[in-house]
Amino acid sequence: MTLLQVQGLTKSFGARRVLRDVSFTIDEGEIVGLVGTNGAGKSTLGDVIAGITPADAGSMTLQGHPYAPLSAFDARHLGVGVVEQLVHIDPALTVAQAVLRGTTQAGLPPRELRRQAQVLLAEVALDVDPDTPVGDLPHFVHGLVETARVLAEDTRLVVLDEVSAPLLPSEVGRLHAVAGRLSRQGRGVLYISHRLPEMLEVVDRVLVLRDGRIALDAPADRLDPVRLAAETVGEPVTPPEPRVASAPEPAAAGPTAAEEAPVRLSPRLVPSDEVVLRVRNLRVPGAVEGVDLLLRRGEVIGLTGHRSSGVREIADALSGELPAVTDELQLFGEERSLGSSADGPALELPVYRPDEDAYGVDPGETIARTMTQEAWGSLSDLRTEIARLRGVIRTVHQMDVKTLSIRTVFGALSGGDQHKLALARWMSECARDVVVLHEPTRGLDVRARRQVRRLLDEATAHGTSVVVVSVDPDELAECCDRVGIVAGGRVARWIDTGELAVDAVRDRIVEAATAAA
Ligand SMILES: Nc1ncnc2c1ncn2[C@@H]1O[C@H](COP(=O)(O)OP(=O)(O)OP(=O)(O)O)[C@@H](O)[C@H]1O
Repeated sequence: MTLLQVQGLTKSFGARRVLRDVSFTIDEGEIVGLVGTNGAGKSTLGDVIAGITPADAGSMTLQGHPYAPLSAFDARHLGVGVVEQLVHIDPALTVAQAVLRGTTQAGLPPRELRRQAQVLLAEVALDVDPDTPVGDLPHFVHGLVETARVLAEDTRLVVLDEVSAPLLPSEVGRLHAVAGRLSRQGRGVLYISHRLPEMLEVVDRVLVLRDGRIALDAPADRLDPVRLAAETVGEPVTPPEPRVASAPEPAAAGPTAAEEAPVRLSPRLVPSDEVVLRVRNLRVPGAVEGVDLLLRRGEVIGLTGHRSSGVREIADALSGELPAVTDELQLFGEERSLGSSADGPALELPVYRPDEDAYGVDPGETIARTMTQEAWGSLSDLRTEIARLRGVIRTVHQMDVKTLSIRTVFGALSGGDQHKLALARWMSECARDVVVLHEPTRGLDVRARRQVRRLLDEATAHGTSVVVVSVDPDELAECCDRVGIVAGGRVARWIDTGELAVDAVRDRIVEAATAAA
């Protein structure tokens, strides 16, 4: 039986037409995937269904009754809940208060509140103390707390907007178990994701949103990730090439990534032999028990592992955010310290995180200003300004950002488009030695992932060496030359991405990570 019927939805933001005559249905007990490029309008569609954004035209029914929510609160009351992509929960709330906020149970005595929250947290397989302040939780957990909150209400339809993006494969498996349970209870799920192989494992049907319209509405068992990626971008997609370890150019300094000419990558060049970072016996009390790392010039190494494996702590020690000790630490052959010893200047590698405080940019500032922020004060003549703005337009174009103008405010871009530009800006600004990137392709569509790969290939061709920390096996397989599987505070195994196809590397990573856990 039809749960939700959507008919002729249309939505524009100013001159930008985002949804054009969108129609589809979701049946009771059905899990429907929604995919599309960054900026295609997936969140906008989810927000219209969840009462957050009003449509310009069109209508909906829920269980056969007219459904026109006036607000998110109204939608929840009528049985539709959403876990938003960029969820923000008041950090001062406890987890129990966060899970039951806005529900009829919110006013329960603390002990009962805790008990009920615990049941819901168990449903989403989240093992946290309900008394923990939300501010103490890692960001990836917020989506699961929100999912537990949606379950607290008698929700008929749940919109999950990229909840899986920051999760490990095993955690995604648990999220899928929740979706399966909702389906067996006769509830509907609209599942938005860019992680196509995993999404196809759980959904019954897939909707592709392209150019504001439903371009495909097909059963999941008739699709595979490559075909679905092609449907998403509207053109054939070849599987990603294994990364070519391109020999870096001798000169370290170069123009900014946004301004330089494209780098032609020769096939399978030998990586540079020059070791830029040498770490021996890295220890972080209670987390890392002896890790050796060797990073060559122009090389990209990946690190992955379960939450308690020590992988985050390795990265945080390298960036100077966590106190740590080593037996040997050299950057370009010079002794460095990790802050607590006097063996040389601190290492403090620059680090990029996709979820960090809205990328440290003012969301009300224009794209042009955001991308040229550092240079703004130093502009001295019109010619320089023109060159800079051309650079911004080129980056926006190359990164396929969906906007009509570089005068659009940054905060009005889709989540993925904000991430792409923030990463491009960060890569062009930071020193070109050794950098740490957390999940550089999180929340990006297939084309944007290639663009980030190109950004990495360009940077490494100019001599940058990169440590990628990630939960996503596809991202590691696409971006890295070698991947370290971390378990029990050590690197249990290195996987060379070498001559293998990307999906074979992905399978190896998943297999090794599962075995090591
Ligand atoms: N409040 C707003 N004001 C102006 N434009 C907006 C607003 N919200 C969304 N948009 C625009 O609508 C378009 C669709 O955005 P939306 O967030 O729905 O995309 P998406 O498919 O969810 O993308 P992503 O995969 O990157 O999350 C984008 O071009 C975005 O810039």
